[in-house]
Amino acid sequence: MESLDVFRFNNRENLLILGVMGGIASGKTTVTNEFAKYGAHVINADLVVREILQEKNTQQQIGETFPHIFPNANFDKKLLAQHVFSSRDNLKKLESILHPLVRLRIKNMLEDIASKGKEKVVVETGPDLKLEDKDAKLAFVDTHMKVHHEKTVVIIDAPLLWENGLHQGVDTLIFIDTPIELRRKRAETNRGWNNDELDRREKFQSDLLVKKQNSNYVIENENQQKMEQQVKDIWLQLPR
Ligand SMILES: CC(C)(COP(=O)(O)OP(=O)(O)OC[C@H]1O[C@@H](n2cnc3c(N)ncnc32)[C@H](O)[C@@H]1O)[C@@H](O)C(=O)NCCC(=O)NCCS
Ligand SMILES: Nc1ncnc2c1ncn2[C@@H]1O[C@H](COP(=O)(O)OP(=O)(O)OP(=O)(O)O)[C@@H](O)[C@H]1O
Repeated sequence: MESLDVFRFNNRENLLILGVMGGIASGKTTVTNEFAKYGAHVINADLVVREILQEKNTQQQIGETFPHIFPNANFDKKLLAQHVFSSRDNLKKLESILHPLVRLRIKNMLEDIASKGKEKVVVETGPDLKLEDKDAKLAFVDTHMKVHHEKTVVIIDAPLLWENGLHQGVDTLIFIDTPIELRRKRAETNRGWNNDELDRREKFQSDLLVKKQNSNYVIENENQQKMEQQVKDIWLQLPR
């Protein structure tokens, strides 16, 4: 399946699709979850990969592709990560197994959301609504119907959105800008990655500056409160 086929499905016009880009541990998932509080549907490619990797068929295929890594056919994600992030050839082999499956799942998820029709999402414009509480949100929305989107908003959080050409099929691109030192620190503290793991993996990703320059919006994510404000501003500006 070609990249753009992911976006060829019935009722595509029902959706406004946002794509998130940014370096490793820049906060793509954190920002995406912030959009979800306003009603966006989330598609997280890392989660899709995690699900696919749990399937016996996939593990078997990976085992057969890398017999030297899994001589006893015991699938081990950590071991796999070590081998693919130290050899471009190995990474390409793994991607050729996983990416077609990931594309198909993303397409199915989008199609499924689009099939439910246009979902009018109403956004509050007041300053202090606690959006975590769904009932409070709905009650607020009922009385403050100020801004709404005519389409269902979907946000795709895929670290390789650009590399896989998926950026061409989304409607709006958002880049998460976070200084490298902070990203390294967050990856070390919150994921237990050692200090060169982020750089080791990021070598296999495209230039961040190119991604940033090709985005419609840039969110700076050094500070939670400022990030939340930027998400809100963007949400209110999205095409309706
Ligand atoms: C190698 C694997 C098993 C490592 O698993 P692990 O749980 O340690 O990492 P996780 O999947 O949560 O990814 C964490 C981050 O690593 C980076 N990363 C993952 N895969 C890749 C890749 N192919 N190229 C560059 N960076 C990658 C991304 O920034 C990602 O957000 C896994 O990442 C994988 O199967 N990758 C290949 C599939 C893929 O390309 N996934 C990216 C999204 S489609
Ligand atoms: N504004 C913030 N303030 C404090 N911590 C944050 C903030 N944004 C993200 N983080 C933390 O930084 C880490 C990386 O964030 P997140 O997982 O959202 O990044 P990502 O870009 O999705 O990562 P990946 O590239 O691996 O997919 C997480 O542990 C998250 O909790």
